[in-house]
Amino acid sequence: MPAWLRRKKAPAVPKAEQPQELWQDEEPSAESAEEHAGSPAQPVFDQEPAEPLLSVRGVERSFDVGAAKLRVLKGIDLDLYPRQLIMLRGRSGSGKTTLMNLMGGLDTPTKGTIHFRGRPFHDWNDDRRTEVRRRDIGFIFQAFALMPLLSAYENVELSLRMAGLPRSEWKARVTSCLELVGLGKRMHHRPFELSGGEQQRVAIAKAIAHRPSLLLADEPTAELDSQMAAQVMAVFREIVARENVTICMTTHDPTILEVADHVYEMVDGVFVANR
Ligand SMILES: Nc1ncnc2c1ncn2[C@@H]1O[C@H](COP(=O)(O)OP(=O)(O)OP(=O)(O)O)[C@@H](O)[C@H]1O
Repeated sequence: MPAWLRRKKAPAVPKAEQPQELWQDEEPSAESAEEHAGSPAQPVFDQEPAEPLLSVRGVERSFDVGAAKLRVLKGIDLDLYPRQLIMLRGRSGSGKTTLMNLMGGLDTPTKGTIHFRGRPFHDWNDDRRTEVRRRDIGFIFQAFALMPLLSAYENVELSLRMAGLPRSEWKARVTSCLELVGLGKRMHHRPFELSGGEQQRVAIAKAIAHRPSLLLADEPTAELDSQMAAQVMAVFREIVARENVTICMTTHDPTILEVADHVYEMVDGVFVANR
């Protein structure tokens, strides 16, 4: 684990400590950093506010499999606060994705409550949850989910279009997001012209473009080699520091756990430890 990648208070990855090769051909620009640091749209919390961003209480989720009931989550409690990087760790089948789907409002629990910024996701219908999701939650998946015929720029722009942001804001926001993930010079490349790590960074830019307060990432480094995974984790720390986002991600990779503010270990649908 390189020293520059270890967990720190914001800014978690100080520029001076980042090795030059972090971005193979470029670094996020100084202007971009200043723009992010000074923007009134990105308030900075000096202390953890009392109210969690997301609160999960006594959550259970079962699925009907033929005549049987499969109990996947068996009583989960979890609070996510603003500006945290949280990891869920556990073996395949332990229930991580099932929990992420519930946190992102893609599914509802069989039992228990989920409040996202005070809104009762467990009670709301899909339309209401979708509306909140569209505005305030971003998703990143293992496979990068980019449109293959669109450039990096157009892929990020598409997410702003879908989020309903005014057209006049698109160019500045797309550019600053791609610079933030170190792809300012590759904006007009299409996915097949980018490496796996670069494609994942486009997916990150796309997921944060509409300024969500929660970013959910399911195994975002699973398809990447260790150097690319480290780049993605550095981008995550940078985003938490600059964009006022909480990131919750699942992983199998023990080498990246030190980057997290908290790690929750899941075994068979319950948390067995956290640090
Ligand atoms: N819709 C569903 N219907 C039936 N079973 C399901 C459904 N969704 C998940 N499961 C089951 O729930 C269990 C947990 O799945 P989940 O995808 O949450 O695990 P995971 O920890 O994310 O695993 P992985 O690391 O492999 O992605 C698995 O046994 C899975 O087959």
